[in-house]
Amino acid sequence: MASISGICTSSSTFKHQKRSPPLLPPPFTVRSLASTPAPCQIRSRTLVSLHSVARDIPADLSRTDGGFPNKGLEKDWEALWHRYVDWMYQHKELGLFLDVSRIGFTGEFVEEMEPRFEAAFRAMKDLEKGAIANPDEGRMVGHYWLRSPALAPNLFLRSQIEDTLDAICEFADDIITAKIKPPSSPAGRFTQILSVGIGGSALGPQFVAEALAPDNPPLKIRFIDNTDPAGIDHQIAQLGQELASTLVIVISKSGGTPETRNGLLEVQKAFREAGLEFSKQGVAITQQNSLLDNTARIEGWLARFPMFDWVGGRTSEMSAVGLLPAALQGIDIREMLAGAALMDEETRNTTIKTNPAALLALCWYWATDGVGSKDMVVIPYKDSLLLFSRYLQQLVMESLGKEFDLAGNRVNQGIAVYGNKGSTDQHAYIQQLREGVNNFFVTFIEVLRDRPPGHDWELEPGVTCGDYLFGMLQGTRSALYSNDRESITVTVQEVTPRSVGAMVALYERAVGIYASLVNINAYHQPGVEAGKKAAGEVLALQKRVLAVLNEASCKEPVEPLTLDEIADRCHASEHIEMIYKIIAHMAANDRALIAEGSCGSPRSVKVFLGECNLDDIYA
Ligand SMILES: O=P(O)(O)OC[C@H]1O[C@](O)(CO)[C@@H](O)[C@@H]1O
Repeated sequence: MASISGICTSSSTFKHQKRSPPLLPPPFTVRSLASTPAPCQIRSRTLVSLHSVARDIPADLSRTDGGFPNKGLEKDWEALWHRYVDWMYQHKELGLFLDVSRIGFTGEFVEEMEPRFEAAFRAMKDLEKGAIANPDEGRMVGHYWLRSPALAPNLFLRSQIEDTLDAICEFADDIITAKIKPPSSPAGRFTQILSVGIGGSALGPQFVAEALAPDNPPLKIRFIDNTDPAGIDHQIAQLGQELASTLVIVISKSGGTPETRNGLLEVQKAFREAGLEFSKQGVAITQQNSLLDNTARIEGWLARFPMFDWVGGRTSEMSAVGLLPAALQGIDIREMLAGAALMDEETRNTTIKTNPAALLALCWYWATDGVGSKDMVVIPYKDSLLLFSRYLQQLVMESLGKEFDLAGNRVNQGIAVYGNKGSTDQHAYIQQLREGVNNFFVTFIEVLRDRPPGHDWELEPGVTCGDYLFGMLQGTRSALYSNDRESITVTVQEVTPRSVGAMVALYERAVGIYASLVNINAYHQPGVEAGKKAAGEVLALQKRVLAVLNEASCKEPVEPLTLDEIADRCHASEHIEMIYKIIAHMAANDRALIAEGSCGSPRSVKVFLGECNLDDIYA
């Protein structure tokens, strides 16, 4: 078999060599690590030396009819089989497997990464002991304590966690058994949940609802996770008369996120219009003494649950944020916690090969050169796991997407995440993955159990519907590999509260470890503030525009203003484009604003208000 070897002196040469279509099933490559993550590493490419392991190769793997193994090259498929067996990770109790054989890291690479992993394991240990792992915000990072309260650094925190869990279970039971009822529901019990929250205050609950809610849950859940008025109206309209039996859970760690506040105000208006008392149906999950907490307390809402300072939004699925909605849908939250705790236990281990989170971090580092040079495409082959990729998108990208490292160097780190589900995506973008730009690695999520026992049937001799799904996954994995596209496969027996809890914990830890490998703070999100601040400035400018227009419109006769005049009177000439957009948006929404001229030629536009308010001028 031919081997390709040689030293590349620049990353571009390397990329060219590495990504050109191989004549053979692609050999694994050796990379030399620079001391810091850098795109211009010097790397050599040689065949990996594989450990010799089991010899009993199943008959089906020795076939040469397409996919991998292929091209009749026994040595390659044999080597790959050894690699598969050698690197396979299995958690027996959780029924979870991790296959990293289709990521091409080498023994040498793993060895070179060892010191970084040692540092990462130390950092994780310190974090779990209560170190200030989020230095910018001076916060502890304690989501691991949520499923193992005994590990919390003090008794106060431990009892906070345990008491909250008990309170969640008790409240959920009381709601489900109608011990707590809505005041004026014909059903005599709560039947619906309307969850209002965004980002980490929505994505976990959405993922878990889709993954685990039974077909007929005690309460059905829907979400308002945006400040889109039409989206909000749609959710409320869908509830219709059932608004009277809807439990509204408002979730916001900070208690001041504008989208969530708007959602709350919109829902409260719908309650008023329906003659319903919101406070009897409202629940808040937020930090103590936040704006939301104070509102809920003063207005006497039905219940309040704490969100802890030391739990970040994107790692809050095992806090009240995720647990309360899950429990209300009849999902066994203690099982979710047990799954996460088992995974935590396993991922505390400091041997890369037997620590699945470390293995993931290793693969991410290899695949992305430790600088995010490739995207992570997450494809669960199971409809109920559809939202896993969306959930991971925030967990990974908000955690790893950072401008500076912990030493203050500009690094612009991150790994882009996207994906929906298989085999659906095969009929969408997998064409590009197989043959187009090689700028990604795939994570397949495989679920062994197709459907509950006793329901399966063969839709053609010897083949079930689930066999097709299995075949599609395996086929895509092979087809990608044979064209030099790397992939990881995470396999679980079934989608259960336990396996979902374990997967959440697995990725939380992998993100934490990877962040240490590349030396960034995974637990803050300073970049989000820029967009929030800019949005606030747009709304402030809108108020100034309205004040200027009001003044001109109160004149006799009314004085229509050009955009230049408005910008000038707002002392915001540099924001004239934004002023134009503000006016176009208000005009499209019947806001008592009259714009003459054509919106297509902004210079011709003259604007005044249909009504003027003298009080505003003299206020
Ligand atoms: O729970 P909160 O405070 O409303 O925040 C919602 C989301 O907004 C962010 O802070 C980003 O703006 C996320 O980190 C968080 O999950």
